[in-house]
Amino acid sequence: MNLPGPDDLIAALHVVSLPLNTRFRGVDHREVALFDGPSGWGEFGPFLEYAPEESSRWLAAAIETGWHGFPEAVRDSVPVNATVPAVADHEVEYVLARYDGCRTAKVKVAERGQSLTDDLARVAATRVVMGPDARIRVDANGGWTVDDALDAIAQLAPYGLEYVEQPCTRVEDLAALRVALARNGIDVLVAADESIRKAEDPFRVKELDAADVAVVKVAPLGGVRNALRVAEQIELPVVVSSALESSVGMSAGVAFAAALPDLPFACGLGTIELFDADVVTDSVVPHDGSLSVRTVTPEPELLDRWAASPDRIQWWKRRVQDAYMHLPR
Ligand SMILES: O=C(O)CCC(=O)C1=CC=C[C@@H](O)[C@@H]1C(=O)O
Ligand SMILES: [Mg+2]
Repeated sequence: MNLPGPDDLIAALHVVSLPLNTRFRGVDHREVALFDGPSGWGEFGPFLEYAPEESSRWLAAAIETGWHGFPEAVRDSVPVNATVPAVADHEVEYVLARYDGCRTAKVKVAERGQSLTDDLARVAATRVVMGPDARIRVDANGGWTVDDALDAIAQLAPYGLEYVEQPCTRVEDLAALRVALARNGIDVLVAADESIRKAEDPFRVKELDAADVAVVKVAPLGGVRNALRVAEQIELPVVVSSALESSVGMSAGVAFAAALPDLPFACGLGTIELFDADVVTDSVVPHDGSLSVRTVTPEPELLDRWAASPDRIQWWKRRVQDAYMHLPR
């Protein structure tokens, strides 16, 4: 790939701060940098606490879109799941109402400061709203010990779970949990997310037999082509998911899902529904449960309306330069 220099990136940079309608990952605004590259618009949006080395993979993904483009698609639309943040059970219906036609929901559980009772109520409400035929998956973001996870999954399983995502943080614990679930006759699949996207070696999950399903995200893995390589080599069924992008970054997730030979699960690419603003009017949001493959060009007036403050733009310019130093060459 022809790498742009850091000055090319800075010259092509626009930083936006997009308000969310529901708190997610502890934030109510999402700041991302967008690059207007020769092959299209790329998004660089590592979460604010990420250090330059980890951020460099997100930068590689943005450069791929802006300076190289996407690989060929094998389908022109992809099914999407609704995402239910750690809201109160009475808010679930309102959250789900945004997701047109989605028959799968992912529910956040094990939120810090909440209890298993909150999780059970949220999952129960999701089942009531979605009906008996819908698929429900939960995501604990590594919030449980093996014992907590075993207890929580035993109590959540009667609501019908497609899988439980990252129940524990360590890969070894995921492996131990799978053994414990089998011993206790609890037939729930385990999916790995952070153990893939934040790991030095994403393939340890496979080596330790620690998951049934691999969650694969484009930006943290350095772009669509790298994500395709991980998906191929990990030898597990793959779920494509977002990293809370604007419609620009979301189009890369859709391109990845569209290029995968097999797509057995709905994709976690519906998170623009958690935003109150975007950089295009025609956002990448599901219609009849699916997203269409497309390119996204931000509208200048929306880039202006949601532009970050001058000091935040400076901060992002420095961040781009710092991440650039760590790009794989
Ligand atoms: O998978 C989904 O339904 C939506 C994406 C999603 O849940 C996430 C996006 C970004 C950051 C993460 O905390 C979170 C996840 O853990 O999967
Ligand atoms: Mg997750």
